Amino acid sequence: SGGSDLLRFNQLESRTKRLRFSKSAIHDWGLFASEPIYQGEFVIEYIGERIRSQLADLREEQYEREGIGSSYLFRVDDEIVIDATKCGNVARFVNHSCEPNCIAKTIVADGTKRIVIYASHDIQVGEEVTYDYKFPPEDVKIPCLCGAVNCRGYLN
Ligand SMILES: Nc1ncnc2c1ncn2[C@@H]1O[C@H](CN(CC[C@H](N)C(=O)O)CC2CN(CCC(c3ccccc3)c3ccccc3)C2)[C@@H](O)[C@H]1O
Repeated sequence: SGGSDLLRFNQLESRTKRLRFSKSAIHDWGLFASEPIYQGEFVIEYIGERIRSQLADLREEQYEREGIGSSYLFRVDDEIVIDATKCGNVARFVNHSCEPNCIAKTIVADGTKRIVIYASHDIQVGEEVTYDYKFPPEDVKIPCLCGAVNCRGYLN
């Protein structure tokens, strides 16, 4: 019903007000906590255009050609990919860490699979929100700049 959706949206809005994007020591832009976030709490949903896997592959090539480099594509499962390049929220700015303070989970809500980022540790004000991208290994390696003690060295 309208009422509960509005309440949910406001809760979501107030939650996202406790996040801000800023320059990151890891890479370019990152997402930071502007209020304390506690272990287990919902942080943000990865919002964007839901597209099929085949279309995502085409867009990936297009973004590569346009020099956009790694894109804001987040694979949900074999069929669905979320593309936050043209429309999305600040979740697109979350960087990878080998010692992250969040985890990205796939949940089903309103009959659709969604990517939700939860805090796996307490997060202090000013701390960068990160999760493990869990990229599959590839031949062309991307050096990881997370700076964690146990950094794996590469994103993929
Ligand atoms: N631990 C790490 N170690 C090393 N590298 C890391 C780590 N974590 C994340 N990264 C890097 O961040 C990527 C993930 N990224 C997370 C956020 C990112 N920090 C950012 O600042 O956007 C989202 C993608 C970055 N891309 C930017 C496109 C942007 C653009 C294109 C050209 C020039 C400037 C900017 C663009 C802008 C408008 C429209 C379309 C594209 C999307 C990874 O694929 C990796 O390259």
